[in-house]
Amino acid sequence: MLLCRRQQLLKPQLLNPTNLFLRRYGVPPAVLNSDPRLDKTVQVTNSRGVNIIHDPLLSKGTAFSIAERERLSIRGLVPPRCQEMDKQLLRVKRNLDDCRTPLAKFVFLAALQDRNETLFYKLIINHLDELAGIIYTPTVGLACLRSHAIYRRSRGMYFSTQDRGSMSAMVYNWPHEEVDVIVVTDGSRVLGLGDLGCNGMQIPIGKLSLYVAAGGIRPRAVLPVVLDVGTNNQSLLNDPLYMGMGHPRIEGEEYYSFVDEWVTAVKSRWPNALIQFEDFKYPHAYNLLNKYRNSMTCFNDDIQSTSAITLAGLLAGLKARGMKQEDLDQERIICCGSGSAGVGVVEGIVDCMVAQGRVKSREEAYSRVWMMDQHGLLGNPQLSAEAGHIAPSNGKRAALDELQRCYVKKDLPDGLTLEEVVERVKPTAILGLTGVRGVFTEKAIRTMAKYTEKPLVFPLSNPDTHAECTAEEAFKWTDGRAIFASGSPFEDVPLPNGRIGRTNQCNNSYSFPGLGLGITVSRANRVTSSMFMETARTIADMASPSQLKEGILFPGVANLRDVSLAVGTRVCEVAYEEGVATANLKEGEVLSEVVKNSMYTPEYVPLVHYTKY
Ligand SMILES: O=C([O-])CC(=O)C(=O)O
Ligand SMILES: [Mg+2]
Repeated sequence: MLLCRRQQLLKPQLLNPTNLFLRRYGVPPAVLNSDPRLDKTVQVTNSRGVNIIHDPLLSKGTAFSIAERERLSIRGLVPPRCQEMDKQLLRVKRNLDDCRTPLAKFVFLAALQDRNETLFYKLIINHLDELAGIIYTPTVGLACLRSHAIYRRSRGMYFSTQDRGSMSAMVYNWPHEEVDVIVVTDGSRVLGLGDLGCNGMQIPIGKLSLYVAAGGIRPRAVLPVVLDVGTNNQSLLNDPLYMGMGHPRIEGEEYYSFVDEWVTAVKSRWPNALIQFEDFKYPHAYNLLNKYRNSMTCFNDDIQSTSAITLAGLLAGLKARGMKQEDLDQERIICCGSGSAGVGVVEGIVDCMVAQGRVKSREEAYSRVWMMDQHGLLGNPQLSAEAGHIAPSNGKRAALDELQRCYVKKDLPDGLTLEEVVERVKPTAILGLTGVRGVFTEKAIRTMAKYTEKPLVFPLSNPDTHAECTAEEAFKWTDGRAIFASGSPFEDVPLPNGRIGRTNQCNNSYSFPGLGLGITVSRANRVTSSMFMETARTIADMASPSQLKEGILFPGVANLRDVSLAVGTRVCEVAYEEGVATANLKEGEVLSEVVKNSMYTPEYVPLVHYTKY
């Protein structure tokens, strides 16, 4: 009890109105009335002097007022003139614009985040459209590839194979008492770039920056984590600058017990934190999700929230073609890629078809989806043999698991090429989750466009260099008729007829920040499948009829905060409807207002130095 009191006292955080202990020490009522979730009214810290200037969560750079400089003992430690944030923004934006490459911009922004998070988030939010592509895909992919070369300063936490047995103690090295969202990766499938070992850390950092900028989670309440279980990437292992463990990945029981030790450790310190599993390779991604989803607040971004945004794209795509969301069962969908994202996406589509009630069974929904991997269609090996082919399942392909087997087509030969499948199936939509540029071939897309007036062409792999085709190709091969959505951003394409081929970014950045917001505000103790379906429906309803007519499916990255607020509110509602919310709503509170008011906005608030003497 005593320890607990001391921790509360020393915490540099807002004062909680229910904290009677602090009340006893005479903190002014204005402070006590502030919402403990928000750093809006005043921020209390036990730091002083340079410790404040060097703490990115407290620092205001040149914006400390004279009174603050006096009371925090920083007079003389910063240039004399007190500058408002708008001047600082001008300076950092100019410096940013002077950076010549996207990677240089990435490094500049990371350094700003390490100096002054408030200013960093203000800049990001003011220029979301331009900067999401730097701190997130595609540039974050490049940053992962080069992470060991561009390394400046550590952010987040690393748990490696040499930490086994110590993790439950290590979690206390993290300096913040409250953690709302943890994004964790083992770097085994970083975007479409494969195994990048502990270089994958840039992904949780980038995802959490969007959690804050778009989802309004507090910067001090996010924790990026890498589980360094080794890497099978030989060039990293050979590189003397690589900073991770220098051994191959541990596998099997050893791997799962490692993850289990970490999960137990973080849950022991932060029992309510949402854990987002990110960029884990198949089948680990599924196995971990299935192991933990029913006992704690967690989800897998690549499986579940990529699925939600892809479903949103399909539902909006129906409306863009004059149909209704309920017509999903009318689609014929080819999915290239049967890894964590591929299987997650098609499962979400099947869930939705079943929920809409227009198919009689789950099996009937499976029949609307044709699944491919690098060896071709998941089909019937017997028919391949009859046609004189050797089926991939006969040696080339690893055994399919239970989920993948649901998609096997009994009436088509195993291993058909994409062109062959397109010719036979006449798909209305093609989804790419392979991580391989060029998988959507000219012939396949041209054939598709022969049979479908407005084909949905979704090369969803990241970063852009790994998208299955480019926007230009998609529009060229479909005579400008494609409805195009990609995982990473592509520029709109001017068409020969003078029209503009609209591109959409169909990325889980539309879904996870809002999901996290809704889960955090409701303090949901589980993440349910309806939350993802409702996320999809909410986003699919956001584009206006005139946008849809032009082929615009989503509101645009500049509006990510509005999207997150809408998704967060809906997810919150679902949490209460399904009885998984644990936060108490006060009588008469309007959920959308509660969610909106709980969103962090980057503003400087007066800093107060306070310790018990
Ligand atoms: O990070 C992104 O852009 C989307 C994503 O989760 C992935 O591709 O793994
Ligand atoms: Mg991912």
